[in-house]
Amino acid sequence: MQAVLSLKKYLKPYMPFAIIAPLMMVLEVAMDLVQPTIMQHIIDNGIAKKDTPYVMQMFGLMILCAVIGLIGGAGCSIYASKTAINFAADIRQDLYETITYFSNSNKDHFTLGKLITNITSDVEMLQRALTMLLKIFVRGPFTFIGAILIVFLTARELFPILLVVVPILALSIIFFTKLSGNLFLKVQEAVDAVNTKVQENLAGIRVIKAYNRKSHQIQQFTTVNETLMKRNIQADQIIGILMPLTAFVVNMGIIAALWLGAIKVENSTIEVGVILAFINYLMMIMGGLMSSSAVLMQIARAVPSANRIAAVLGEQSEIISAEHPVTTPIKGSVEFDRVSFAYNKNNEPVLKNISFKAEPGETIGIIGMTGSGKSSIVKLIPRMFDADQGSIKIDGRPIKDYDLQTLRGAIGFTPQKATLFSRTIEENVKYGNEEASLEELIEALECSCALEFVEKLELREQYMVTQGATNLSGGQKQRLAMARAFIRKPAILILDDTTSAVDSISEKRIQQAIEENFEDSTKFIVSSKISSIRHADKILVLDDGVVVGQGTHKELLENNKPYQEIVSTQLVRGGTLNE
Ligand SMILES: Nc1ncnc2c1ncn2[C@@H]1O[C@H](COP(=O)(O)OP(=O)(O)OP(=O)(O)O)[C@@H](O)[C@H]1O
Repeated sequence: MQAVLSLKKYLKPYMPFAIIAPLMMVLEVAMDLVQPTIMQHIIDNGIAKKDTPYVMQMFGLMILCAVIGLIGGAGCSIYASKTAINFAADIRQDLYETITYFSNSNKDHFTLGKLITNITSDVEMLQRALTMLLKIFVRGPFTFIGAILIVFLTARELFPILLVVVPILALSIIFFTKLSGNLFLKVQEAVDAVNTKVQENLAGIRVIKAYNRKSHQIQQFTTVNETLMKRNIQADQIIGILMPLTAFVVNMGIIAALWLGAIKVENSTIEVGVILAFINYLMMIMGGLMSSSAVLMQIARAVPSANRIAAVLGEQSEIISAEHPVTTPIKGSVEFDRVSFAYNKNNEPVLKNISFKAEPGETIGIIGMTGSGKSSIVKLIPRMFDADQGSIKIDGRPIKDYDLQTLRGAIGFTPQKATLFSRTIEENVKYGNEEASLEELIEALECSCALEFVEKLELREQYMVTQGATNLSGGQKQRLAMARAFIRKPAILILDDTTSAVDSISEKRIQQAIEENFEDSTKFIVSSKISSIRHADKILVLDDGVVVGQGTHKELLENNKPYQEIVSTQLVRGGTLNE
């Protein structure tokens, strides 16, 4: 419940609408409630006494009430929708922004599928619940109480029937609402499972085809789909039983009213119009109870969604900017002093006691076996994660003294997996620097050896990259991702295994271009290939999160066993060491 309450701040700007909507609904319900009484008067005082002017007068009143009711109902719908749609849009926006500012460790707390469901169906669920709450929640209880009150005041002879019918109706509705609430929760979980499966299968469609696992995946999907179907049927059946059951109870009430009414009419203690009005009010009472239960059911379904939304919105970013940040521009010296880091604080650190220093303009090569911690080291520089122990300094100042935007603005980071957006090549590269000119764009493309293939495309820089960049090769993607970092002309350039899919001739040209164009930048080159880092001013050799060697290629070749081993395996494989 705490979670639901934490979302009420999103309702605040729309509070006037949220108040007007139920008020308009009160108007509609009030008009609905007077209709059977008017009808009763028409029958008993107009038709029975053949008083045509009175009947006409009452008809006029009925039409007036109907029009006022119509205005109330329409107004309620408009304001309720306005409130709920704006409320949902604000939450969606906030969720998106929160997720965008998530640190990597924040992201690790949620799966991608869950975050997408959060922004789409969870918000939709809240919107629907709020609309119903504003539209029907007032209607249900107000109709219910109003109708009982009117029967008590105007048809007391028939009131005992309500004393039997209403508790039976209320109890059966409460019972079924509770039951279906639990079932709908299970339906929601099954929908989540279907969504996750679809996402997983679509993302991995190529692997599925390559490994001929289509029937296996279809089988898995069938299982989750069948679970969803079964749960939906169960939930629907409950609703299906509730409807005829309540109708049966109401019908029994009507029969009782007619029977009791007939006796009373014979004794002249009641008039026919009163019986008809009573039947109408009985139907209203049933409608009021049913609509209240529908709202309660919708709210019960929206609570888990609200909890999930509140969990994402309440996720505290662990990586925040300094309150009084350093304002001097970053030159690029980077120093690690006994740095240790673990992704999961309960597990062993993936980086242990790392120390090194990089001066502005230097190139640092990082090499080691798969999983030795190479990427983890460079991820600490733009503060994608914060170190647990030790210190990282930039230009002699602790990294946490910088404003995050300043820090990251000074870094050109190309991650291991080249991520491109479904935009033009120009937009993708300029993502690194929106202010860059066309010359700078060409320069960056040339530097990453991307220009040679971009020039061959019909639309050149305006070529549209498809979703997931499926219309580009692995090497082309890596080149564009590097161009994005180059166009920044950053003080610190980080290339995390960015040439794994680039041919060796192009790689050499890229290395040369980096040396020429980024002379003053501090460069971090992560690779498992000796050829990519051998010219570095300093090479860090990593093994299981520990720096086991540090020096130039020549020095390490002379005195570092792990490095010698890497070199020898790559020589054996016919590597490109002796160019
Ligand atoms: N987001 C993460 N959450 C938990 N553990 C992680 C995460 N990223 C990496 N690791 C773990 O940290 C260790 C070091 O990973 P890292 O990516 O730094 O290695 P690497 O040397 O760059 O490997 P590779 O050459 O395969 O890219 C590995 O054991 C890996 O499983």
